[in-house]
Amino acid sequence: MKLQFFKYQGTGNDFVILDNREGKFPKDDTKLVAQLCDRRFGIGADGLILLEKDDVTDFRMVYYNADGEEGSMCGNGGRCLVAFAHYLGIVEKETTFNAVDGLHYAEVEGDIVNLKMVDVNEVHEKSAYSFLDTGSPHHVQLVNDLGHFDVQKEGKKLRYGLYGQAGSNINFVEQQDADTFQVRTYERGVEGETFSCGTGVTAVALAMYTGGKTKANQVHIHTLGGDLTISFEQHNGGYTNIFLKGPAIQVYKGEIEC
Ligand SMILES: N[C@@H](CCC[C@H](N)C(=O)O)C(=O)O
Repeated sequence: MKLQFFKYQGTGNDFVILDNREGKFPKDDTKLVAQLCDRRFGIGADGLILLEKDDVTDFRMVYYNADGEEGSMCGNGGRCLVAFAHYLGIVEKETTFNAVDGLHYAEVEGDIVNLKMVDVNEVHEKSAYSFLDTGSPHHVQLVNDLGHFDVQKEGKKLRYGLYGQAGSNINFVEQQDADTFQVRTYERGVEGETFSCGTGVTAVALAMYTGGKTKANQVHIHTLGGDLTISFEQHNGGYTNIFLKGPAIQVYKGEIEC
């Protein structure tokens, strides 16, 4: 079988994207998805995304982690899929699409995609960390000297040790100034550090606001792969109108025999 694919990246979180509006992709083939995402034996990516037809909205997003299993929401992947839908001419400046966690509105301006995330009703605060779900589960923990921190070792330990087989994504954070944070993320399903995680940096912004580390409702995050901005409104302990904004870029397109 020959597959036409597109490669996108959003702040270095990279994805194989396929136009599956005809429904021909073998969606249950976990091995195939993992092989396409493999950096040595395939195209190489943190995840694979299908763009599919949807009855109600402009399109449907189906997201797989690099291990080949269907994942929960991917914020950077969602932004990249909006850029792809724009490239295909399915959407112009605004869109609403369906994803595993519900409907998402987004705006496109050049290479920048501003994606509305699901509302967040609770942030669980523990003494050493916070836990919240921004479409995907996220552990958020402040550390010193993030540049030299062993994200792979400590992330893996927490992902399995604290959250069991279901696991969580693990974000390590260092504050830079009143409204700016640096973040490095260990991603469940990739089982390693990625250059950026959209639902992760969203979780960090909300956790830092909840914990009083910032008073800003527009938070800037530096990741290994670039910068993202999160804006939100707080109402009675919950968060609404949460937007994740940053670049979403087509890297190349190609064809693969599989
Ligand atoms: N990279 C993603 C998060 C993807 C979901 C995750 N790995 C999971 O299934 O837990 C993002 O940008 O949000």
